[in-house]
Amino acid sequence: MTQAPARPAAGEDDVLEVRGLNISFHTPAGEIPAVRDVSFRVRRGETLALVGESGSGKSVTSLGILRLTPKPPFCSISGQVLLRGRDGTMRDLVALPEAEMRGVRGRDAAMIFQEPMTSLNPVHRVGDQIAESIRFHEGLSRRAALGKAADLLDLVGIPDARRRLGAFPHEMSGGMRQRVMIAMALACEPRLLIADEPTTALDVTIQAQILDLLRRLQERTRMAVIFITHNLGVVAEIADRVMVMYTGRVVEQAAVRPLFRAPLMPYTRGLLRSVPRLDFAGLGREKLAAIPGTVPDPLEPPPGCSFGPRCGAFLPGSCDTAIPPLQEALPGHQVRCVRWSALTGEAA
Ligand SMILES: Nc1ncnc2c1ncn2[C@@H]1O[C@H](COP(=O)(O)OP(=O)(O)OP(=O)(O)O)[C@@H](O)[C@H]1O
Repeated sequence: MTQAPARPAAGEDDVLEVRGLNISFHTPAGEIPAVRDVSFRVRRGETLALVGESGSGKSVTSLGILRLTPKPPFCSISGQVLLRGRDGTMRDLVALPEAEMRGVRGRDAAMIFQEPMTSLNPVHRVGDQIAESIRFHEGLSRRAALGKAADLLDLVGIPDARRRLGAFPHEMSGGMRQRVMIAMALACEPRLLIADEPTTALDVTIQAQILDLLRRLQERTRMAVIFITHNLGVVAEIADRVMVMYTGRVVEQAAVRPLFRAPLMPYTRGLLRSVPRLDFAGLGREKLAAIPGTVPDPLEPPPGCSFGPRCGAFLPGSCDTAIPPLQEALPGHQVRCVRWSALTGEAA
């Protein structure tokens, strides 16, 4: 067994490299370490899926990348978030002054959320909302920005785009609103798109259409995508690589095929078992719930492996002595489990 090797410097194709990211909330009850020593990279044109049960740190990781977590003293963030800028250099967003971050959000990296109604302003026409972002980042005239907004609505498959510029969000269906959000996110051609459960609130047919749209847009723009989802059916559809999180830590990371075919971490196996097989094809929407037990209280973590108390392969004296390191178990396949080789019959 080998420890994950020191990561080489970012390659030319890397759009994002996160190194040793830690994010903690400081609450009256104590410190909640929501993200712990998380490292990963996403390349141009690649989709990385973040999966894990509720509370595992997926959303906080993605909000932390764009520095959208609460400010100190309520929340602290450390580590490096290296994002490739327009000039091709990697900049550490953790160290960037807030004024410069405003120029990064929406231009170099954009985000879409589950419920577009919370991100769209209900009192402004959708055309103006898209145009505003374009004007802020690109300094175009209102007229030129509205023209570009219409092209974007057309690109995301909204019929009669020019007329729809004048619509208010409540005049559109959920699927159309999500298309507007995608248009807004793509307005400045970001290198990185973070999608946090973007299809969960939509019905199955619309989900499939939005996933298809994202895939086509990604092929065209070669943007890097981080896709957060509870739905492993969606992961199988769209991801190149998968990062599994539990209690704020990465517990397994691999290309999508090996992860689905031969998951090494008992937690990942539990997640995969909890999805009805039919769901893989049908892109069902239910949450992952079938692993027995509950996620531990972050203020009272168990000793050793945080999945230990729920793990069928738990071995006293092995699993409860120290937090297992993230190991490069197989080439490109990392796992945080001291028992992975015994469980799979692989030579360590
Ligand atoms: N504003 C906050 N204040 C305190 N704790 C927070 C805050 N936001 C998130 N947390 C905690 O951080 C941890 C990670 O939460 P996060 O929302 O990232 O999980 P998640 O994996 O995205 O879950 P879900 O799938 O339900 O969105 C959880 O323990 C959560 O309770």
